[in-house]
Amino acid sequence: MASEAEAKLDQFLQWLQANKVELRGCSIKYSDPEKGFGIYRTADAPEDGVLVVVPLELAITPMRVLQDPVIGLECRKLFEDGVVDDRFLIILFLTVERLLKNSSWMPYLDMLPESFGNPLWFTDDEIEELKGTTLYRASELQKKKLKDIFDSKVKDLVKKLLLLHGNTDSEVFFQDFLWANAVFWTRALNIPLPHSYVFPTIEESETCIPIDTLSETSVDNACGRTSNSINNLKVNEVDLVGNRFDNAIGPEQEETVWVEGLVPGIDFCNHSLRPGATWEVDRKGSITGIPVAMYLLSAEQTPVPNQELTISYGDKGNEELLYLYGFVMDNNPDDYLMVHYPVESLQSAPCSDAKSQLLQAQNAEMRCLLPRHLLAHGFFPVGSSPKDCNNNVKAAKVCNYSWSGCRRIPSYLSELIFPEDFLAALRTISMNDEQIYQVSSMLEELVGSEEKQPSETEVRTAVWEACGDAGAFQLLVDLLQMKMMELEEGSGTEDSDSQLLENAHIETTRQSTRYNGDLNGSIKKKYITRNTWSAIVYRRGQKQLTRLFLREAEHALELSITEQGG
Ligand SMILES: C[S@@+](CC[C@H](N)C(=O)[O-])C[C@H]1O[C@@H](n2cnc3c(N)ncnc32)[C@H](O)[C@@H]1O
Repeated sequence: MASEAEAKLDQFLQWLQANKVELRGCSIKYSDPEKGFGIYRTADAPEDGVLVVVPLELAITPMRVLQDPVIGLECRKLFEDGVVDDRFLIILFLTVERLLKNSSWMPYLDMLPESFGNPLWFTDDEIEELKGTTLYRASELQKKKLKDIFDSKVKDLVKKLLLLHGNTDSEVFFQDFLWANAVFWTRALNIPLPHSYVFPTIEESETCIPIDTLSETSVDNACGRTSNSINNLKVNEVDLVGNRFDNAIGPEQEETVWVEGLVPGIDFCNHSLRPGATWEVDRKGSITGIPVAMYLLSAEQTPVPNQELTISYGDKGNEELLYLYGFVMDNNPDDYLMVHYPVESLQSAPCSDAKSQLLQAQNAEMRCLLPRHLLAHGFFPVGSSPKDCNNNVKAAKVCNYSWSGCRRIPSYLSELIFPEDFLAALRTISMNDEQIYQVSSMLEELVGSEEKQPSETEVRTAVWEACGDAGAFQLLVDLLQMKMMELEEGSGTEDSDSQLLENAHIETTRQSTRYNGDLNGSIKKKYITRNTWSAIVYRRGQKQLTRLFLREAEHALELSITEQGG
């Protein structure tokens, strides 16, 4: 690590200490050019396994921004007028603090990456590597959306907030906003906080969080000065981001409010599939000695000194990892494929109104996620599945076939791995006029003159009895073939991707792709950027999953045609 980076790390460690963060038996170190910094165990790790403790008053949360002594009041107005939401508050705060020359957060901000590996940061050449994938279009749209928000709103807001700091000469660029946006999405945790901490009563607010006298390098702590105003904070009292950095906490007496925020120190933990640590919140200080603190807890049975301490960011496929965090895992067991039937095609199809009603009555899904682990249960089992959720899907399916009993239960049911909610949609979409008529007759017969509506299961069963599975499987095969065509049109075959990865050498610096040939001109290694490598790993995974799920769908189609008699 260069001496400038070492000096920044040193400053940061001092800043953490000044802000009462305790590194107990671990340290923050540079890992490698891919991962950046990480947290490593030292030889003196304590026996209770508590390795990092961060008082949550240091966290950058929406409450913290609203309490900021300089920009808090203005931010509260924006928040109450609906101009910004809670995530936006944090992103604005980061943008502003980074542009200030004398921010008390600088030792922390200086440690954060300057560029990121998510597609919003790809060069034009690197973006082309994603052609044909879901991420290609999603990234394009996202970048455009962020640029529009920046031009129409953020630029002026940041200038206004900088003015409150007395800063009149800083230019604000789109890149500053993009940076803050990436910092938020790569580092924010969903923090479970006690209700009274987020919504303090006036009396509580004066005592709940002590206002520490921090040293020069520490951040301002404004809690208490403006505390009654955060009763207006409209944070969602639910898990805001689903299972990002998921961690269970034990049942507590006081209600929990989940708030997204950055926790300096803990946010240097990298992700792995076999994490050696988890994070939790100690409300009362009974575990760490520090009330309302987040701590990192070792999960290793036999800890090894100098080992990196990793956590799990959740069971995420490469699509999500690349989009949110800017990295991928080769052979990611949590990879998935997204398949959807385009709504526009339904709208232009015959009997679209009747079909739309039937779709609604069945709660059918027009899209589905096909996780890799489903393949372990199919006609051509691949890999193994630690998640035995497929049995539940099958149990639900069997019940569906018990209404009128005109159609035989298919023999392939136990190997069918596609989600029933999606198949219900495809069956409905594939029906012809006559089959729709049959369905409505069956349902009329069922409900008779009663006023009651047929249940979801009854409608699904009627649809299945009218048309069977073949039409749905044919649609599924078509969708998967189309997906494969788009992927291959964008970047060639799965085999060519494997070849590229085999011959690839990752540039550690940002340089354009180049070849390293021997004297005869034959290529030994192709130098590619890390972003290009990530894009190829991701798209190859998508091609592989498409191929494997297509094989399953084609086989199901064949069997259904045989059993339905054509
Ligand atoms: C919460 S931060 C972790 C600290 C980060 N390494 C740093 O230097 O600031 C998350 C970021 O770390 C990197 N990262 C985490 N786990 C990784 C992994 N397994 N492989 C590659 N990069 C990883 C990614 O850039 C991700 O966006």
